[in-house]
Amino acid sequence: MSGAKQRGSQMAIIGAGSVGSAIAFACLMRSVVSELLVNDFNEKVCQGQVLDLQDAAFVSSTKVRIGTPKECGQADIIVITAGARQRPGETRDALVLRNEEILRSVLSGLQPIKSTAILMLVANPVNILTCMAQKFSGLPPHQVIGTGTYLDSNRLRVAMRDHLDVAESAVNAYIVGDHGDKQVAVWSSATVGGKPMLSFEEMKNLDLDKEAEKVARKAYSIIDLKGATSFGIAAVVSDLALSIILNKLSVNPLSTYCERFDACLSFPVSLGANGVERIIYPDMNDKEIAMVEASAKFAREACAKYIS
Ligand SMILES: NC(=O)C1=CN([C@@H]2O[C@H](COP(=O)(O)OP(=O)(O)OC[C@H]3O[C@@H](n4cnc5c(N)ncnc54)[C@H](O)[C@@H]3O)[C@@H](O)[C@H]2O)C=CC1
Ligand SMILES: CC(=O)C(=O)O
Repeated sequence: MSGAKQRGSQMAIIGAGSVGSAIAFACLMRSVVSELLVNDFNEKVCQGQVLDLQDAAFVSSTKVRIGTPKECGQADIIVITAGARQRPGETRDALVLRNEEILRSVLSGLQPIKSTAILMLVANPVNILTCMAQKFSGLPPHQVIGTGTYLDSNRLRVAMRDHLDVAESAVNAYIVGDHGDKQVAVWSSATVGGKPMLSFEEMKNLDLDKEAEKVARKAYSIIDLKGATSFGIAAVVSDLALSIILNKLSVNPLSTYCERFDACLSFPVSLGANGVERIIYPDMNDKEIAMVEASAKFAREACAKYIS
């Protein structure tokens, strides 16, 4: 046996605002890793969040402490929430200028990043920032993901749960493409209990575009009401972290480079200890494909602009 001190799994969260602290709390409650490192360039806020989280750690087997950027770069999972958030009415895309600068500075502080780490982008616009992190982190692209439309897909499932009187886990439906205003609900191949969703009687008179619009607008409604969204994304990240740590290969729509559309977009992927194992494109009709193509064009152009 080598003399090196063994350590368990570590997860680092960069950015300890509303989202970072909610993610830390969710991961703590689910004992996702053995140690959680939290970093924020606002040292006072970071210290406050960590002290508060430590008060909750007695129900968890995870320890939590402040991590320096260099320590965070050596974690097994590195989650980036550092960034500006939307003001009421502001789009996610409008954050790109502010957040690409923050991302560059975060990535440079983390170097050298552990070669087997999984880097998970949460800050918005998440597809564009994932594309940038794939270029600048030094990690192979399959180890750099964004939370993409996992949250939006859950929002759609919750809406359909209430409409069809089934558990949301029975609703096999995806939002794909953009985590933002250009997101696409793939109704054409959605199923519930193995039956095409659109063949349910309750779906016959439903205005699908309106339902999709409600899902796409949900973040705006929450931001109008309380200033930020945090619990949904926290549940999403804790779930993804478990899929990585336990090598579960769970399938969820995440931001990744999609060769079919030549852009970083959100599509169902299987995620395990090595990152993305495979991308699964759900069957889509012509309208859905055209909408994804529009998101791809935007993502391609935005990435090219900020990466050059
Ligand atoms: N992908 C998704 O589904 C979701 C994404 N978001 C995004 O997450 C981001 C964070 O949102 P909130 O937590 O509400 O914002 P927040 O303003 O509460 O927290 C952001 C934190 O990042 C920190 N920060 C900024 N630059 C930093 C740096 N260079 N190094 C370390 N820390 C730094 C700030 O000090 C602040 O504490 C936003 O871009 C927001 O749009 C929010 C919810 C869901
Ligand atoms: C803010 C954001 O991206 C969301 O809640 O979907």
